Amino acid sequence: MASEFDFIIVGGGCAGLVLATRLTEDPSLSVLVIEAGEDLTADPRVNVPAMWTQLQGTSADWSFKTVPQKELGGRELSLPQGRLLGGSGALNGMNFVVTSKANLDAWSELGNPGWDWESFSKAFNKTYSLTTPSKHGEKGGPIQVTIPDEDSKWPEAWRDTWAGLGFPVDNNPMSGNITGAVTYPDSIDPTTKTRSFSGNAYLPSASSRPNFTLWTATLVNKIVFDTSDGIVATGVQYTKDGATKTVSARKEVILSAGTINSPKILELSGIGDAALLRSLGIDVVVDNPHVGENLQNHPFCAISFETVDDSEEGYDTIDSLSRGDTAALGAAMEAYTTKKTGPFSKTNCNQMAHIPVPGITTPQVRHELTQLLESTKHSQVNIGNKTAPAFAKAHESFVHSLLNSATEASGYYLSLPGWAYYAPDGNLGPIPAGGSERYFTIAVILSHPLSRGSVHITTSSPSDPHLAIDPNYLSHPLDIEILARHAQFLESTLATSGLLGERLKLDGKRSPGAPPGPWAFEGDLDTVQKFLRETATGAMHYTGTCSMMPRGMGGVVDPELKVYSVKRGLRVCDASIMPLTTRGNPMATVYGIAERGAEIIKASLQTQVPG
Ligand SMILES: Cc1cc2nc3c(=O)[nH]c(=O)nc-3n(C[C@H](O)[C@H](O)[C@H](O)COP(=O)(O)OP(=O)(O)OC[C@H]3O[C@@H](n4cnc5c(N)ncnc54)[C@H](O)[C@@H]3O)c2cc1C
Repeated sequence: MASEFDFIIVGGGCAGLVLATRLTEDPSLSVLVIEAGEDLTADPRVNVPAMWTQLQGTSADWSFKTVPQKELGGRELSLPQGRLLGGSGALNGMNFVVTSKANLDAWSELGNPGWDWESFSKAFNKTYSLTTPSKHGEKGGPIQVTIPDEDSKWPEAWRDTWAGLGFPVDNNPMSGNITGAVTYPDSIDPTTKTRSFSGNAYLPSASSRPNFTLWTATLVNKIVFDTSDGIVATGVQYTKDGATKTVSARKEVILSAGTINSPKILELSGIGDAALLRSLGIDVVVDNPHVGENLQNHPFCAISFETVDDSEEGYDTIDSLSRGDTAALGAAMEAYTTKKTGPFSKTNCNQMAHIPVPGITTPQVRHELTQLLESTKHSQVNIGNKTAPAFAKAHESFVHSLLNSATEASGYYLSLPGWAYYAPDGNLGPIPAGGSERYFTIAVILSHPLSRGSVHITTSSPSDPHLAIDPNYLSHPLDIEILARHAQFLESTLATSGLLGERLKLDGKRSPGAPPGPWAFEGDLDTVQKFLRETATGAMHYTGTCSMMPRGMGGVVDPELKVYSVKRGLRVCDASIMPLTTRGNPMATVYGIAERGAEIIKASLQTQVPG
């Protein structure tokens, strides 16, 4: 086993394998990827879209848990993260969702030149090839993304309803400007109808090159530094098969271990809040209290509605499959294996909508919003006591600008023709046994939360799974107010309008805890807020713990992704560097970050003095 490489990438996930593929394009560079999990790229639980939830809770999942969430009735929520080749991209829900232009431009305005929408898009466009029902393989990047053929009437009902409510429904999913309904692609190969992710789309190119090395089932414990002339990262310490060793990096160590594990590795290596590190007996290399802070995630609520029980063709749901009905499973399997069609071949969840504050164009809601923004202005309560005032101000001003806009979204709506119930611990609960009803689920996600949390180590042991993960959901008073308005709109307006209103049973069964009738939320935001505190959970969209922004604002990395105060040899490149979370699901943006990161690293090699 070689003990020295030019680059060591920690984490073979979404970002790590993109970086490795791009860096090994230069045959003069040797690249090692160290991945804690196994290679399951041939496993059907990774590949068959309908099996995407099957790896959660297994050894391929870090299976984290949050600390009790004060604003959610003290609930602790499960927090899956992929521990396998391809990372969370190998077990995620495959929604390939592009973030907004406003979101990226706000990253740049924080003090990150080169990370505006225009520059980012150039890198992002290298990541994917888009296939739609009418066009094959547009663009040409390795990740195959597919808008599936529509084989039911639900997508039409979704669009019809939003159109009736006055929203555009023909949005281009790859554009950064979307208001209204949108059909997103799945990260699924259009030919094989299997998951397309960094583990099978990028990795094969890297693996075919002699300058690429991959170690799986190997845990990186910490980064090794030489501090004799400034702080220089020289390699990593790792454990494999019970033996702990060191491997050297001639040029750089790049952390791509994800939003939870990248700050963990930094802290274990002595980069973090000096007081915390000393209390755990860790030598301080860089005192930066912002490591592990600014954890952002989207809170959401989902309501499953029973559908009308006529048998009109085209309104079938996936509920018989969820109930394990043998005939339905057989037919779905047959369609998948012989024709690569049917419910096993797609996410069934790609009809979405990006919606501004409901009623924003009416004088009354404008007035209420103005008052709300004023009364919650500068709310620093419970939103991370280490947040730098300059960042708190910039974050608030960004979110306020979106909330005040009639075209920028604050709520992100997802739909699924079938039951989807998130239990109080955040895990998907089973469909009620015994019945034969069909359901349609609508979820709403708060796109731009102001609540910020943190993730920190609690011991100095790299193998200790107990981290203090606190997303601090709904701790900013504005978040619950805005999410409640969207949940109210979902329940009282969306679900009762247009073709959806015709298909959903007004007095039918609902998810546990959901209000018993279509108008239960009307005019009563307190009831909605109570419902959210009891039932809301977090999406799996963790970002921000090694934020890219000026050091004085709370940055951990600079715009070249270099860790502050480290003279040479250490960058972070993954979802953790996002200073402001994405408008929707983050995977597509993470792939873009990795392509942009690779460009930056390659450019820096041109200017490096040899030796
Ligand atoms: C259940 C679930 C569903 C999701 N659904 C969607 C979706 O539908 N659409 C979407 O856009 N996003 C979704 N996401 C989020 C998305 O998958 C992540 O944002 C994305 O994968 C983050 O990429 P990353 O490179 O930062 O981290 P990851 O892809 O998680 O990669 C990090 C890698 O580092 C490895 N690693 C960590 N620590 C160490 C260590 N000490 N030593 C060695 N290796 C280490 C991990 O094992 C992992 O393989 C979902 C996430 C989950 C968990």
